[in-house]
Amino acid sequence: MSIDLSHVNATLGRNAAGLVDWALGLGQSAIVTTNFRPFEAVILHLVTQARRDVPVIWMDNGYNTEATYRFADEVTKQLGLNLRIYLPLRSRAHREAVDGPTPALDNPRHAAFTEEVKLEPFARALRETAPKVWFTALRATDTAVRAQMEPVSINPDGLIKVAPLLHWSSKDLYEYCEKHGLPNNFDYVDPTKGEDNRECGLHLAH
Ligand SMILES: Nc1ncnc2c1ncn2[C@@H]1O[C@H](COP(=O)(O)OS(=O)(=O)O)[C@@H](OP(=O)(O)O)[C@H]1O
Repeated sequence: MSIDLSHVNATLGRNAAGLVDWALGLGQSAIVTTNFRPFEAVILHLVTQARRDVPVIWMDNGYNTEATYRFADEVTKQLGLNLRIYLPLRSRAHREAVDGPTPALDNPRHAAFTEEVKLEPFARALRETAPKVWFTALRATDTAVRAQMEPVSINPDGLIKVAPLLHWSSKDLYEYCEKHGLPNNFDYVDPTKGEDNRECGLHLAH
């Protein structure tokens, strides 16, 4: 399959619904990942409005806030998501009993922790779902790396990464939620990130 990336990005890069339709129209297996951070209902709504049964991949690291778990259940029910939950191979209780509490960023255990709760479950999800198209809600304002991204890119393995919301502002996302009656969640923490605006590997590795 040959894709003219510059043409797609130039013509559809700022048309989120058009980009989703284009990507699904490729007729390839697709997934959408979510961590149920703020405004995630937008990407989930956009993709599932276009195709209801797209697998939604969530690596539940076991450290989410109660609000995030409730939000995940609420959005899943409201949108009828085909949710696939990937858990780390050890429970949080097991890990904490043996290794101690969540390691800070400067702790030598931090890399192994991130691998265990996020990267290995995602690698497993990729093996099991074997997608050709990967939708995310990455935004240019997230990090310096993402500010340089294009909405559609192809990684070295041929996986087509589609970020329809790359150029959306928080106001755009808020208005979309209001328009479509979507819930939101601002009580979100990621135990692999000590601070905002940090990459922790998932998108750099894939
Ligand atoms: N736990 C979990 N489960 C499923 N999917 C996840 C997870 N963590 C990250 N992601 C996906 O990666 C997108 C960016 O999140 P992060 O900034 O945390 O990732 S990373 O820094 O690249 O590792 C993130 O962005 P959104 O698409 O906005 O949800 C997801 O697509």
